[in-house]
Amino acid sequence: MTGLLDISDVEVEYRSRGRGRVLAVAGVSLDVAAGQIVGLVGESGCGKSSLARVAVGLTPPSAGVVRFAGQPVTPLGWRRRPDTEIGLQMVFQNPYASLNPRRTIGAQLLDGVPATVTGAARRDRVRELLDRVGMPTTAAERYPHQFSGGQRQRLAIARALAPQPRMIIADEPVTALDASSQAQVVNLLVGLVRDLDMGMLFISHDLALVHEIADITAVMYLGRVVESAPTRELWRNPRHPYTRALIDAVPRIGPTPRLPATLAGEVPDPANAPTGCRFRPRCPHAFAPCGDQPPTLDLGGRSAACWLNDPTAAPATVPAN
Ligand SMILES: Nc1ncnc2c1ncn2[C@@H]1O[C@H](COP(=O)(O)OP(=O)(O)OP(=O)(O)O)[C@@H](O)[C@H]1O
Repeated sequence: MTGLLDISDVEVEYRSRGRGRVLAVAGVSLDVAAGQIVGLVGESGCGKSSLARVAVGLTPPSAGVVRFAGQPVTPLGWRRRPDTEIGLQMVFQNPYASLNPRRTIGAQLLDGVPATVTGAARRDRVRELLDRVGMPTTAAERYPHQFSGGQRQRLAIARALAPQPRMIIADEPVTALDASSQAQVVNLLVGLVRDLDMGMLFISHDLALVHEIADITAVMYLGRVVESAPTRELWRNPRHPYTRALIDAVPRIGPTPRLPATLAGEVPDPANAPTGCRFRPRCPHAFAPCGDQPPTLDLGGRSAACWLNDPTAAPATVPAN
């Protein structure tokens, strides 16, 4: 697979009056290849949106580098290029983040069509885009407020596809939708990404949904990726207690139904992050080394930042994950 997005040691720091220095993303590395869907999951406040904004070039990282197709992604660099030349597009939770309420859908889709497409072919491209997202051609004459939430998200996806991107970053694209629209929009997005052989970074707090669609799952906790693995592996054999807690929080139906277990406590404020392992205060297995140093463990092909996976550190009394 060809590498597309390469996020390397990225930090995002905010300075806020009440909270001081907030390290929302504390050194994250993540790759997405063409034809690959990477799911990024974690509870609210883990830093997913901050990372997405840096990845797409909306804000600069405080440290680290993001490369897209080998080129550094910088907000300035992006600004110098027309939107239609940018191969990395974003789909937001709120479709109004990419759709202007005052302009017709057709005009907005036309804006995204590359300048190399000229004359009548531009209008044809708009019709094609609407067709791709399952909307009628007549939608071009209408305004965003004339559509339902699910339809608006389809139109936002059409706008993202207009420049023929090689990759989509979707940040909680279905969280604001009702259950039936959620399934339709996810199926649409995944179908398009697969058909067009794009890469996608799909950000969600919903591990069950990510399990359905992602090739690779990366789990984020308090500014760090704590586990990353091929999705089936991660689901079958989680190696970090936070991943396990997220999986246990998913209700199971079928032959062995199970009630969801709630993960106690909340994500701490990144302005006051715990020392050592950031999950320690909520972890049922925390032991001596967890307070000293952040674990960074590569398990060969997958990674899980937990001292329990280090045979030289883990106490014999603690069950391995
Ligand atoms: N502009 C900002 N100034 C100060 N702190 C911020 C700012 N934006 C985000 N944060 C803080 O950074 C942390 C991560 O926020 P972020 O929105 O990236 O997380 P998230 O995982 O996407 O959560 P959610 O799904 O709720 O958006 C939070 O503690 C948040 O309060």
